[in-house]
Amino acid sequence: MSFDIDLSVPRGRRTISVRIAPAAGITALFGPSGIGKTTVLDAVAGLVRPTSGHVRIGEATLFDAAAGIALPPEKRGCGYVFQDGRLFPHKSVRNNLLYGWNLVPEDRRFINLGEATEFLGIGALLDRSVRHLSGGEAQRVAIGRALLSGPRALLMDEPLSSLDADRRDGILRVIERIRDDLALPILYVSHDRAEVDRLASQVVELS
Ligand SMILES: Nc1ncnc2c1ncn2[C@@H]1O[C@H](COP(=O)(O)OP(=O)(O)OP(=O)(O)O)[C@@H](O)[C@H]1O
Repeated sequence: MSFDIDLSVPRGRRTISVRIAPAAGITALFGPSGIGKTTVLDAVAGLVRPTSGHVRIGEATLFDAAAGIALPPEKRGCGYVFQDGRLFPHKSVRNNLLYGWNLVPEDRRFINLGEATEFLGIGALLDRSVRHLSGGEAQRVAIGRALLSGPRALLMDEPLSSLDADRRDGILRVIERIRDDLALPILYVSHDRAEVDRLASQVVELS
């Protein structure tokens, strides 16, 4: 499964356009601040509406302007991982992880709570409040919450940018395992060339 994207989104006075051809593994969206990388992720997730084009993941059409298709965000199956985690602050780690799991139909789930916590090394954190997690722990929980929602694909918006060098490497290894062991397509936003070169099989440069 992979992304097949061709879209244009108006933003202020500009129009952000991108074409992403299907490719296995991780596709990186690369470019300077303000160029429109997050806007593209938001359009794939269904949070902003393109004026033209299409968004497909494998056989599934999430958006097709010509055919009048625009699935709502909750039907798109996109696990979104933000720069700053954006965990639910009033819920425990366990309840953050189970949020999407409880909402998604059973046949879409491919990993359970025990498998996800082992995969991410966060089993000891389950009963903690997310308010007291380190940046690296919070990002692992955010990735776990996304995986447990049974996504078709992950959208990752600079998931390493708020972490120090040691923590970055740990999360990079997690992302590599999602790519290699779970074979989930990932659209990965970064403005760090070394990160992109390490992770991505396709780099799409926005300009
Ligand atoms: N809600 C909005 N309405 C109008 N313009 C917006 C909105 N959100 C962002 N923009 C503008 O759209 C452009 C693209 O923003 P976007 O956040 O997608 O860029 P980015 O490449 O992800 O930047 P960064 O690397 O700094 O996160 C910017 O010029 C921004 O100011």
